Amino acid sequence: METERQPDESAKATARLAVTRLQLTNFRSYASAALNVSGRPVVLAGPNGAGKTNVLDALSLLSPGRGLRGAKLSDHVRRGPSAPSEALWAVAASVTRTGESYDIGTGLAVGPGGGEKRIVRLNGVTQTSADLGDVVQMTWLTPAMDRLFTEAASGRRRFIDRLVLGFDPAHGRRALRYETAMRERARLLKYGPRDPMWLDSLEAQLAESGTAMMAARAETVTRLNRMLAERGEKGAFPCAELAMTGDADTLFLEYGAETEARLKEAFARARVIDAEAGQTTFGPHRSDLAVRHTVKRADAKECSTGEQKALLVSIILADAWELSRARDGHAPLLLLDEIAAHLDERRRAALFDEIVALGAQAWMTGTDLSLFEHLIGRADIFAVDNGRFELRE
Ligand SMILES: Nc1ncnc2c1ncn2[C@@H]1O[C@H](COP(=O)(O)OP(=O)(O)OP(=O)(O)O)[C@@H](O)[C@H]1O
Repeated sequence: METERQPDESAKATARLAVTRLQLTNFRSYASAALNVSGRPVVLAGPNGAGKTNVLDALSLLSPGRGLRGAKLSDHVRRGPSAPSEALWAVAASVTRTGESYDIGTGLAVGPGGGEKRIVRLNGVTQTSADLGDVVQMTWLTPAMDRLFTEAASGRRRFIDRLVLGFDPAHGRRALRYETAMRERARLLKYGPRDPMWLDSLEAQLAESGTAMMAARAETVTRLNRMLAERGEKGAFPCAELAMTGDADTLFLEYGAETEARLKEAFARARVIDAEAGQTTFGPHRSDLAVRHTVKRADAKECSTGEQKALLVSIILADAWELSRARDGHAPLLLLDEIAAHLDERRRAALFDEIVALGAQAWMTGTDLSLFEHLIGRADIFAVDNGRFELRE
């Protein structure tokens, strides 16, 4: 199934960073589908189960990481009675960045040993998923994130790390190095040999990448706080203040450039405790993101559901403005699943106006077309049903 959309005549309405074509093969509910869009914001409206979130999920795989559902690679394979025998899926996209075109392809492949792995091709050349961060910056809001402020810190870390990636694509590679060293150290502490030199070298790697991770997070938090303060309470969305918290972050605040050496000492001191606990008890993998509603002087977790959603939108918009400023007017792609839920009409209109003003290609989903009336003439609006896209505007 294919839906055509001619490129928009007005360069102004087209985002500087945009997906113009998306093709799904054997991906979740889609056997095969293609969607061509103009580069303006995109609305996908349709009933529950129509396949809207699956499209956003596919788009999210055009950036580093496991996508907006955080799913395993094999979860994306289309299941059901007519599913093909080979358990593979593919997502292909054409992306434009200020007139330059990129072809991105990603999918699940079976390696020579039978193991599954994600393959990524950028303009036909095999790359790692971390490399995608150099081309496509994106952030997302999903209904699952409505509980971001009340649930475990891991969700908030993933959230801030995605924002960091926009400014600093190397953040993903650093986090991977950190996790690899952490796993290896935990294995040594559990099964041995507890070779001090081997542990020393792993802890040096942990301290180096861990310090760089904290520095990158701190830098992003500073940028976001500056932009949030600049935006103030002018718009329909509240001002927020962000801070990284945790033992390692306290060390970073106190010691700045000397953090790496301190962190290395802390890891060495924690060997016995970590061996007993069966986990690394100290480090930036345990940091948390604290968010305050500035005017209410309340922690985000004490705010109402609607206020929490509005705080998240504030942060996402501040991030998009700051990123656009830092990257020569390239606002990130915004994947906004069920965005209309919890936002009243005034806030919905304000959000849509701001997306258009940003020149961001936001992909928005909702169950009802009428929620997006304010975007008529300014977005590609599709009705989605049973995996079919029908262009309405
Ligand atoms: N791996 C898969 N194989 C086949 N179908 C899948 C797979 N994963 C999800 N689905 C199905 O895809 C359908 C569409 O899901 P999706 O989350 O995209 O719906 P949606 O349009 O966003 O709905 P809602 O408005 O309820 O959020 C669902 O019926 C879901 O069960």
